[in-house]
Amino acid sequence: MTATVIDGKAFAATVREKVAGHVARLKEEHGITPGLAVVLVGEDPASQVYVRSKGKMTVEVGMNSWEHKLDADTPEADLLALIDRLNNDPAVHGILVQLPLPKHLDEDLVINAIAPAKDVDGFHISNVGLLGTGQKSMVPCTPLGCLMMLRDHHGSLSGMDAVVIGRSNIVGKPMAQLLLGDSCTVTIAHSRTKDLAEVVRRADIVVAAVGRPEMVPGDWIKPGATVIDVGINRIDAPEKGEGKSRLVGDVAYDSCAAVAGAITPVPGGVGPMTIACLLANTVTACCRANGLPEPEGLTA
Ligand SMILES: Nc1nc(=O)c2c([nH]1)NC[C@@H]1CN(c3ccc(C(=O)N[C@@H](CCC(=O)O)C(=O)O)cc3)C=[N+]21
Repeated sequence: MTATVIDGKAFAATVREKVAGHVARLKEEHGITPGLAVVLVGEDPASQVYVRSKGKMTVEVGMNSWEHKLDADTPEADLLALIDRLNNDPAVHGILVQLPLPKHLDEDLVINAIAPAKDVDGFHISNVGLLGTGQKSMVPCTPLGCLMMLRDHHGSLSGMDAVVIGRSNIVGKPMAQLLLGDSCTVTIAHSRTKDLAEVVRRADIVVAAVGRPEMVPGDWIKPGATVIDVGINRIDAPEKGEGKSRLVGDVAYDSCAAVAGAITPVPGGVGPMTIACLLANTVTACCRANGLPEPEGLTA
């Protein structure tokens, strides 16, 4: 069997089109322009690339975009003061503080200083608790993007066996909650899981989110299973020339694609959906802030 490739790049473009439609309607009918503020502390080159790309796409769908760039040695109090200002600015509907933060800053403290209703990453403890109890929340972008692709491919996920590899607060745990919400039987596997291969072999849905290049080989995959690869790992690619690198996922793509029913590529899979869902969450936050109905097709 050769897997269907789930084209996250194309799917993300359709999500952004939907977002742009909602933004246009908010402007025309209500005179409201959704706005996203992104805060970047320090000069991590990869983070700078993501932040630029987020800003560009935010503007493309017609929303307001603000980038706040702070020095790497910014005191915590200054960052908290900025967040407080953004929390109280009615033009700002979404706030994203780019992670990871420099070591001297307490990530939990900073994230929990964001007003939950503006927490478009869905990392605030209130949103985590709301998601875990099945209440309306802001849902983390990467798991939301994965869920959208899975629902699109399968229709209903009810009763499917799902294995999430990775237990991070950003991907693994919220992904498990969303799959449970869609009535999957969910296993969360991680570095201490005994006989990971056997656990993964039971799965109809495998979500790999560990950050280890190509760690899931094809012979772990049940024939016909759907494989969602969240990993984005840059590895050396001497075959492309000296000093060159390339992106690979957490699954060994070729061997997994040979047995899976469907698979997301890296790049062009989960990554673009993450940014599209950030824009979707910003529209959702804007609608909620204004007492307007939720945008259809953009929420969990
Ligand atoms: N508060 C916070 N929220 C985040 O959502 C967040 C963050 N911090 N810190 C960094 C990570 C990383 N991240 C990515 C988003 C899109 C791509 C993406 O679109 N990747 C392209 C390829 C990009 C390339 O070519 O380098 C793809 O997979 O096709 C990647 C990575 C969001 N993050």
